[in-house]
Amino acid sequence: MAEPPASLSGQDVGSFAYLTIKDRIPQILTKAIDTLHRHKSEFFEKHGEKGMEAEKKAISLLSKLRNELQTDKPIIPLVEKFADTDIWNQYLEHQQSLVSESDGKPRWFYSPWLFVECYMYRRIHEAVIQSPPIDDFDVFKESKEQNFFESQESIIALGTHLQELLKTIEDLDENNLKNEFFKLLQISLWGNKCDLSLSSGNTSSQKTNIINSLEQFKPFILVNDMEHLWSLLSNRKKTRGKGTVSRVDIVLDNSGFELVTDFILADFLLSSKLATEVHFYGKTIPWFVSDTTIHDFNWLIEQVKHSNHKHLSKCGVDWENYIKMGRWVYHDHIFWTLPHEFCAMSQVAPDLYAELQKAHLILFKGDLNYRKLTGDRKWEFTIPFRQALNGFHPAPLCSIRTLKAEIQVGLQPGQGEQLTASDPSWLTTGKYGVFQFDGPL
Ligand SMILES: O=P(O)(O)OC[C@H]1O[C@](O)(CO)[C@@H](O)[C@@H]1O
Ligand SMILES: [Mn+2]
Repeated sequence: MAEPPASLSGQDVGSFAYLTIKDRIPQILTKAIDTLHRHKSEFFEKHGEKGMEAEKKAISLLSKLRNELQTDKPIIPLVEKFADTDIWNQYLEHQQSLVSESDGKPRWFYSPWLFVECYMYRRIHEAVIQSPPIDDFDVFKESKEQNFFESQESIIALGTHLQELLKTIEDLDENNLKNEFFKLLQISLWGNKCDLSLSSGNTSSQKTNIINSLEQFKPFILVNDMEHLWSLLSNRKKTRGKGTVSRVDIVLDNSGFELVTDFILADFLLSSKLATEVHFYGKTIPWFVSDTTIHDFNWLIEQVKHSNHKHLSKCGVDWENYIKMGRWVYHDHIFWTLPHEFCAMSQVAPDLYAELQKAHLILFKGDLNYRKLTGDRKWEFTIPFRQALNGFHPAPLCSIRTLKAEIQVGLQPGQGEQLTASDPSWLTTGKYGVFQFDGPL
């Protein structure tokens, strides 16, 4: 097979990758520094002088990182010993080996965008863990929580919709059930608009009732494989024997509003018996500002459970029960916060690959997962999704993603060119979305 194309990179002046490294990432670092500053008195109350010293140290490490980036310094190895440090440093050496002698070392604007962007978040984490006793501080926690609170109205509308639906779910005919499934899939798709990394950590919440807008948003779904998902799950429901498992895995993206939409979908999957188990995968460290950690996952369920709104609190009670009964399972793995493309997973994290192979369907939420599925490369728009996956097929899978990076595969001939002509920024604003499936039909 021909070599895959080159990686997206900040070398391409004016590209979205370039602008992200030049503008968006330094803004995110500045915000992280500001957040630490604002928590100074909290650190003092909790840890006394030691807390103040730690805050200073973390800030100076982050300022140094921002300077390295803005002056395009070489990318340096991680120093603090952590579960993934060796793998990261090996990957760095690998990147080093790809740079020819005359070009010197991997650098921010020169190396693959996926690598340097992941590295930046890993270095933020390093700055924090090098600063005990505040080494468990999540610099993005505040903005994730704010996103949840600012989306309250929309969240209540979703909780109410779900609870109303559950009342009659047993009586729905096939067609109605399918329609509801499609609605909740689209809600989960548009929920992905609300990440905080694209907006440089600024608020990006959902303020209107998304259910009423689904028809209006439909023309913006560029690849729509929802029918495949329905066939796969409904056929399995009809043919599976009593007591057999139907497992859907969701590789999560953002906390806050998007996570609520994923929970609503996951609840529907169980309640409709389209699945008997849902497994979730989150991040082990704070990542791309808004990504879900176990802390965010539990925090959100607690918040929903204690809501004053009766439909919403019922959702929270049910979700907690699913976890207790093992029908919802949360998994951690360091692979999700490594810089590797997913086609390397079977080599780098064979245990995770084996876990994913147990699923009957895997849903990959969000843009970063799409970049990792396709290797973040300069593919032509018409290249088949399967080819871009480059051998990554643990189980039937579907990317549910709004477009926030200059990469899209599997389009019809001329479709990409037409979009470029009518809406030049179509790849990066989150206005368009895909349900892109790979697997036997
Ligand atoms: O939360 P999502 O959908 O993965 O999006 C995060 C996105 O942030 C960006 O990195 C911008 O900084 C996107 O290009 C990236 O993929
Ligand atoms: Mn994200």
